[in-house]
Amino acid sequence: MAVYTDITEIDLKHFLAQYEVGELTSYKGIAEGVENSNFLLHTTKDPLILTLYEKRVEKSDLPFFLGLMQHLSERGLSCPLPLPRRDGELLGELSGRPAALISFLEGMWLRKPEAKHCREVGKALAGMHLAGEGFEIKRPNALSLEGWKVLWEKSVERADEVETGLEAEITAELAYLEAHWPKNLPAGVIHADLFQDNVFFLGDELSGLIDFYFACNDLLAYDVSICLNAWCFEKDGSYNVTKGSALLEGYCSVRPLSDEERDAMPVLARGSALRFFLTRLYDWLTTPEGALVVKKDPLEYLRKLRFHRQISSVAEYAPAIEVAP
Ligand SMILES: Nc1ncnc2c1ncn2[C@@H]1O[C@H](COP(=O)(O)OP(=O)(O)O)[C@@H](O)[C@H]1O
Ligand SMILES: N[C@@H](CCOP(=O)(O)O)C(=O)O
Repeated sequence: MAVYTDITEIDLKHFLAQYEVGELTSYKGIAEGVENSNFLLHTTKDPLILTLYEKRVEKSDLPFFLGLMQHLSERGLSCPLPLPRRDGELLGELSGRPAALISFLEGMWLRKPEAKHCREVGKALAGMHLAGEGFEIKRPNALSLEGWKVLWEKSVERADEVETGLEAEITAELAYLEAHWPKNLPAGVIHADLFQDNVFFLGDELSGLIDFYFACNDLLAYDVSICLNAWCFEKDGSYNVTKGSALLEGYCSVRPLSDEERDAMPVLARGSALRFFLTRLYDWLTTPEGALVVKKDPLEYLRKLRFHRQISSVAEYAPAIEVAP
């Protein structure tokens, strides 16, 4: 359960008094997520999400995240909206943490997505990339090559505790990615964490995207590679080519990938697998026993990374997708 900071009813009522949200009737911590503390609030008006921003979220980045949700929503993307206080501010403070109230998005995340859902995710991701155009605030990706090196430096000494030989393997991988990372692909605002728990469905219909707290400016195709990693592998670690094809076709039906973006997909997928391996490894090694959060398995992403190393063309992710001759 991701509740790092607890709140008292008195403090919460005091906080809510700054908003036009009705009277609090109940609240509870949300037993999902790993980054921030989230609470579901019921009031005499609409249900709400209260988020207290924690460890990886820099306060100076919050105008980007909250402004982005407004920008995307204004452009027709279904996503939660931050609620303004009576004084117009989107951000307040509760229990010593920066805190915001966010509108409640209806829907559920899918525990067992099928290819048809992957297609919808591809379309929604492309829709988000187009809707992100024109967003004025910039936020470089703190979890790209330089950020990976920093995370690795913090974990490297204990890496072989997790698996023998990991130190040499990941050090070599970072060097490879640094030498081969694409530089001139189309860039824009990316979600950067569009995992299953961040996409809501009502039945088979995608109802919206949540959790924009890793969003940043980076290569659009890198975001696609994150979704390939997050949506197109089975629990046994095998890649599902039907899901991969559906995801890429869905994406391309809204925003076609250029030949250069398609060619870069294997290296981008290696990078995104490494990114999630590194944050999970760091959390695995540093989260105290007994913390109210379910730690995620870094080795899942090590296996994905090894899979992508064997891939030489986007056609291996999606055979039917056209590749430049
Ligand atoms: N706007 C929202 N509407 C409905 N549920 C939400 C909303 N935001 C968060 N949640 C719920 O809280 C959980 C954790 O939110 P998330 O933003 O993924 O947390 P974290 O940033 O800590 O990973 C989600 O899986 C979902 O159940
Ligand atoms: N998706 C990341 C962890 C971030 O979790 P989220 O709850 O913010 O989506 C991972 O799986 O490692």
